[in-house]
Amino acid sequence: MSDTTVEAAKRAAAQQAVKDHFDPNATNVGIGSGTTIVYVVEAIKQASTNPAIRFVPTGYQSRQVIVKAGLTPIAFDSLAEDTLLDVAFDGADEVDIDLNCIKGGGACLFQEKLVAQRARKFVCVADYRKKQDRLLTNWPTIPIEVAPISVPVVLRALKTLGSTEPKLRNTLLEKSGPLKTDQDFFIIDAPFKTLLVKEDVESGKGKGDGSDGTWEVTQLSDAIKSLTGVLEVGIFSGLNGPDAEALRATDSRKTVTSGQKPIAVYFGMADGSVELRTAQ
Ligand SMILES: O=C(CO)[C@H](O)[C@H](O)COP(=O)(O)O
Repeated sequence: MSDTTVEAAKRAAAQQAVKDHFDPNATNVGIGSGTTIVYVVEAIKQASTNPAIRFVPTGYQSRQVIVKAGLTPIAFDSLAEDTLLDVAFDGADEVDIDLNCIKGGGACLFQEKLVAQRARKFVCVADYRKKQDRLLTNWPTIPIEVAPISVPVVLRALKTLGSTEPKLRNTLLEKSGPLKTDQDFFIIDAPFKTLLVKEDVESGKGKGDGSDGTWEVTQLSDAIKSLTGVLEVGIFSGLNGPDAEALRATDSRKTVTSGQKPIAVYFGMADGSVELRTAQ
């Protein structure tokens, strides 16, 4: 497919997502990172009627997109403690049938997770290449943000978890060394076998806890997150937003933890249509 097909797909998905989920009177909106989000900002700019609207970026690139569009950025940590974002939009590197996502292709996963969890609703926008049944089908690796000093121990631990060749991500100009995130941390890209969804574990396709070489999405995310030196994992899984709030309210055993899954993902397709996946 040509570049123009992919760009047209991103724009179509962004326009539909904004039409469905952006309230023109919104006050605080989260803006993710990457190339697709540019089309979301373009559509929001056309739709917004609130001159006081503020946009919370997920990193340097995201902030530049907001500023270039003539909109007003506000730092995540200047939001009042009890203020939620009306909505947050972001791209994704891959999305599975349960709406679990891989993110971090642009190395912004930590702030993207903060913003996704702070939103009343988190909506993803992507082109058809990202739409898969299982994670690690087309996208090859899990991005992981780590403290620079911890790189050797995290690489070793990832191999123990079953990642064959985890690698430190370099800048495009290899001789400039490792890529630094907005937190001045490094990114490790870790390949694993294609991940299972919960239903696969229930139907016996694999244990999903790594013991038989298979990993279920959230179990792998938790295992990586528990490694010393890891700031954040580029797996967005688990209930988020009002669904999670409603469940937590009735969950006396407190087993419903806070996740980061989007409530909806809009895929721009190669034929110009837009496909929607929503939380079941
Ligand atoms: O997670 C991200 C950055 O960390 C991006 O949202 C993801 O890489 C998708 O980017 P694009 O819209 O350019 O395909």
